Amino acid sequence: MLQVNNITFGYSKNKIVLDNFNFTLQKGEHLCVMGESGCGKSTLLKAIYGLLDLQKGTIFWNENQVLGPEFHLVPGMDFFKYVAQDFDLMPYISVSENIKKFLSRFYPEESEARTQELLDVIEMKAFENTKVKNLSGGQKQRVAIARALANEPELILLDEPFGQIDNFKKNSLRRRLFKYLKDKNIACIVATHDKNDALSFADQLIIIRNNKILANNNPKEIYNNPTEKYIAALFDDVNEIVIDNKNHLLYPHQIKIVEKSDISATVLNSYFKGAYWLIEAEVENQIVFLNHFEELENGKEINLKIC
Ligand SMILES: Nc1ncnc2c1ncn2[C@@H]1O[C@H](COP(=O)(O)OP(=O)(O)OP(=O)(O)O)[C@@H](O)[C@H]1O
Repeated sequence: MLQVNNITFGYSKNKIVLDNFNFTLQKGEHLCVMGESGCGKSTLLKAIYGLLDLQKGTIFWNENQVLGPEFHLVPGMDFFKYVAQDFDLMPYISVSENIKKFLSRFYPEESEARTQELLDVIEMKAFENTKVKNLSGGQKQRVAIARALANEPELILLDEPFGQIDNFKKNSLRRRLFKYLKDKNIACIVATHDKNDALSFADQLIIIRNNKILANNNPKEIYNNPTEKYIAALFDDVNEIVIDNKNHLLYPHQIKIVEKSDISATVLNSYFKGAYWLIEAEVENQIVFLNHFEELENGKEINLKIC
């Protein structure tokens, strides 16, 4: 189990980035960390991996304390793997050689089988003999993930793991990778801007704002009951509106157009979203966004219902 006990860290004394963070993660569980750019997601991953000397607090993996560079010649903990945003691969050797570097040379058959297994997880079999310097950013990102898994870690830390990968590949890679980690009971912490990493694959979600943990719960609970606009806005467009003196925090799919209701609105714009249209409308001098199956004419009067 990972125990993060009241840790505080800043790159300088008067600018705290992680303010009194406190949480646990069980073996094999997946945690997503979300929050606006610069809120401290990468810094949290670095602290957990042992790349930073904390100002306060402790981090434990079972009975082992994670200690920072002050205590280690080579920073980083053996039982963790960390895939940073800059990958750190060896450019002049092939994809499979990059993975094999982390496997034992004394068992070449096992090493080859494991490399093939990981090439399959990252869907890079066709590139096994390609030099890393000739890969795209997204392909390098996938090799970095495979390399981190070569020597099975107990916990893998992934910083924006699919940030450079196109949507088509991203979805299938995400499914393969998270299933692989679950099958092998490898715990995982993902820093991400992508709600899909959290909603479909995480057991636990932490939201950071202003250097503090704002929410820590299962993703469904956080999505369904956002306590503030900052949280809801990480998942979708969000409406914060007052109707009949009552405050509402609503996702666009929670507002429907009906024949008759007490809430009348005027259409301002329709945005094509593929499977639906996002309608921008005005209600009592407030702007609302709602999902609808067809485009509407600007200026059209509509009636709304909150679901
Ligand atoms: N090496 C560093 N030295 C000084 N300040 C840093 C350093 N790395 C990050 N920071 C600062 O710490 C804060 C948190 O940065 P961090 O990279 O952890 O944010 P993040 O949430 O991962 O952002 P993003 O989503 O944009 O990747 C930012 O204000 C950043 O400028």
